[in-house]
Amino acid sequence: MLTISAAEVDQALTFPGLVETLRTAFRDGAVQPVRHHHAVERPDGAASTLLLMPAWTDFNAAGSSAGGHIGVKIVTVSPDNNAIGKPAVMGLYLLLDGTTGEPEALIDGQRLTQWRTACASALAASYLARKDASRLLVIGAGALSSFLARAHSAMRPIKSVRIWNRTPANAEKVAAALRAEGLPANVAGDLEAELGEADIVSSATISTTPLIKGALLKPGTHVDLVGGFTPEMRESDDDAIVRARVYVDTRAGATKEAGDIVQPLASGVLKPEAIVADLHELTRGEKQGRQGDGEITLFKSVGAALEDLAAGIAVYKALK
Ligand SMILES: NC(=O)C1=CN([C@@H]2O[C@H](COP(=O)(O)OP(=O)(O)OC[C@H]3O[C@@H](n4cnc5c(N)ncnc54)[C@H](OP(=O)(O)O)[C@@H]3O)[C@@H](O)[C@H]2O)C=CC1
Repeated sequence: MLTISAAEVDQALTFPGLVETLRTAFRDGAVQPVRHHHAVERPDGAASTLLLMPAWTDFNAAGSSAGGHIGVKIVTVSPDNNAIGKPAVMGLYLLLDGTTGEPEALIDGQRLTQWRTACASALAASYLARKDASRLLVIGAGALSSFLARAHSAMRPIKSVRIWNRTPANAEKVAAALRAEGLPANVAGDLEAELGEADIVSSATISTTPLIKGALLKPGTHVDLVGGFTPEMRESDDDAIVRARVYVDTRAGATKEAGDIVQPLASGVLKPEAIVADLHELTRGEKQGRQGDGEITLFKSVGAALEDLAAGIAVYKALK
């Protein structure tokens, strides 16, 4: 069995390559039971969330039981980690042979998650962001932020990456690291002003109160909501939902787990039929993406086990 580190995941993947891998994965599908979602309560701090995310090759759809894989991701999200300088998300990915169950690889799940999450956002943006989108606003300066900047920059002609964060010093660190790679990244000071100028707003925070005020968005903006993963969490307000055509990664996940979707559905601000499409429908050409340059689009992801499976297989094949 291979043990694959974060650095090796970085060697194995490219942003355009993984976007195309995910496009194929969502089009073809996989078996992915609803993920286990457990709260690990403790008396002296915020509860951690333990997620168990299995997926495996759909042999019935593939028509043969050769060549498949089974994968399971174990992830924790511990909000208090930020205060001690650690990322909130930790994880491991185990890839098994699809027929025999033989272990194939144990992969750094944190890094695999960063790659596949950013590339799922970029995949959505390939249908939903304007082709000429050049100004990217990243909200949050955690582990995902630089991956989102790189992934969106791989799919659209980004000329300016603005990074806004609750703690500006952390935004400066991310911007400096991106500049060192040649990306045109700078810290954003005034979030409200930035929202009115961005072509793509990509948000990955642990916020429970909306940071994105929809009234401030300009026509043509694409909003990419990555952070919220419980019904209580929210990164955008109702105005954003009302003004946008709304898309999700998977209908089952987003309508159950994402406060940005669950709360407006509960209040009636968003009707279930107003969720235009998920990534399966977009990649299969069953539903349309952006319809015009003036439209505001909004994509909400909570993550799908088939993304981990597809990314894990891509890493394993590149390195074995
Ligand atoms: N959709 C998906 O598929 C996935 C979603 N996620 C989610 O994305 C989010 C970000 O992940 P990651 O980058 O790894 O996390 P990190 O812990 O590395 O970073 C968290 C970021 O959120 C900011 N933040 C925390 N609390 C607040 C708040 N109350 N208001 C505003 N900003 C806040 C932090 O700011 P500061 O620097 O000031 O502390 C920091 O920028 C998490 O919620 C995670 O669960 C993760 C993986 C996959």
